[in-house]
Amino acid sequence: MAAVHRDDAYANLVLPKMLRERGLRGRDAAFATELTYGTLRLTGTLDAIIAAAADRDMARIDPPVRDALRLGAYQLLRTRVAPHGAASTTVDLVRAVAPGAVGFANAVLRRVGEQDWDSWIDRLAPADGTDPVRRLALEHAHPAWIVRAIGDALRADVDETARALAADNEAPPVQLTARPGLVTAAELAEQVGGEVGRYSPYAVYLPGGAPGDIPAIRQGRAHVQDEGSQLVATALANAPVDGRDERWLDLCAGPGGKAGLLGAIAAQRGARLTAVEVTPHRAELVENATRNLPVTVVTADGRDVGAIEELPEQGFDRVLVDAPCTGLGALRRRPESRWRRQPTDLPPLTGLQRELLGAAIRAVRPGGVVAYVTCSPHLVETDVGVTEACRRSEHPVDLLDARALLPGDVPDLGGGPSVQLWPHRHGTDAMFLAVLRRGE
Ligand SMILES: C[S@@+](CC[C@H](N)C(=O)[O-])C[C@H]1O[C@@H](n2cnc3c(N)ncnc32)[C@H](O)[C@@H]1O
Repeated sequence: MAAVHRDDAYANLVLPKMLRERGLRGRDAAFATELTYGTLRLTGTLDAIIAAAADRDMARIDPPVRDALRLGAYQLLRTRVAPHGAASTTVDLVRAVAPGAVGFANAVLRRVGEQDWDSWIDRLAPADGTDPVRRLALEHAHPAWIVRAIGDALRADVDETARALAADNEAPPVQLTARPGLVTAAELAEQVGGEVGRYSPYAVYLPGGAPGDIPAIRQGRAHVQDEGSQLVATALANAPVDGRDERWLDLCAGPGGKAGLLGAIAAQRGARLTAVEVTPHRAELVENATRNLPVTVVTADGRDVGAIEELPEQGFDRVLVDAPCTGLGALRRRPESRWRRQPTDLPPLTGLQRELLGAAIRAVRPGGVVAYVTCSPHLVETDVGVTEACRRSEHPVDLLDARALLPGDVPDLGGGPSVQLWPHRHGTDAMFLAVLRRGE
């Protein structure tokens, strides 16, 4: 917790390492993970409750005590841990980090535990119907600007927005991609004791355990990947192109999940993928993820189409732009990120997204296709961005109906032509997909 709040670390990176170092496994590791991720996800609302119980602004509570109180409040209000156990472990923690604050922590926890979660929400949130955004923000522990963004993408349907926010607070399932040509989903499911996915022909749902221990993953026949990512990459491979179909491009490839799947499909079709990534260490990850596949990794800025030899204008038949984005579609995977992201992150990202999409349109030949993907449902990163980039493009482009390009029978895709997937509707991350065809 301290690493996340003090050092800006990512919980999903530091926690597994800490668990290994301390030898925590099985149920103990699962409990520590649930406690850490749960507390980080709900931080905003836990803070509001603690501040009310302490009758003191959170900023006036020492950071180590604040973290301990958050863990204690989470256990009291959101787990089945016995209240006296939750309170005494929290107080022990406070005693270790700030002995002078033990009495204060004891009193705050007593007050927190006097009401359950729902009663705290009722006490602190605006009355039903008066300010739905603020109420949803508190009830489902999201910053108000993110509640608004998700609500806008769901056409202001308050009930569905509530379901979407609630889904961000669920632990995400682990999903695998069985690499086409190397192992089938049915074979992989049997090997790992998992289930074949609902929509993607390559998806396997893992029941539990450490994916790193799976032989098929160690041997490069499968990789961990959300089913939504599989669907959008497959849609690009499914889109009809006129004529030649040999040169594929992934313009933002790191760490290489979609490049791995596209590379395996390209191998079956006699095509070759160029995978571009601007950050050298992420380009190395792409190299590792695409070993033995017909993939050339290029460390370069994707906007340099036409300026470097590896990225000729009109050089490609299929192009993927999986643009850097706010990641608001994967909040369930990164517990702290909703509190770290700011609305001011949007302008630089949306500028880059439009430039990369413009570069992709220059890179594709007439009659070829571009898939624009973000892991965010924020409208300025999705439909608005696509409309603007098309308007600015010097080359004619048509939007294809992306719904028809998805494999499987994916329900609830709205009116098209773009696709917005959702955790609460599809069990996937909230990936966005638009598919464009370049005219002459
Ligand atoms: C959303 S991630 C791509 C995820 C990847 N397609 C996958 O499935 O594993 C976006 C990537 O674009 C890279 N990136 C950012 N700016 C870029 C640029 N100007 N040119 C190329 N890559 C860029 C980031 O470093 C990041 O690795």
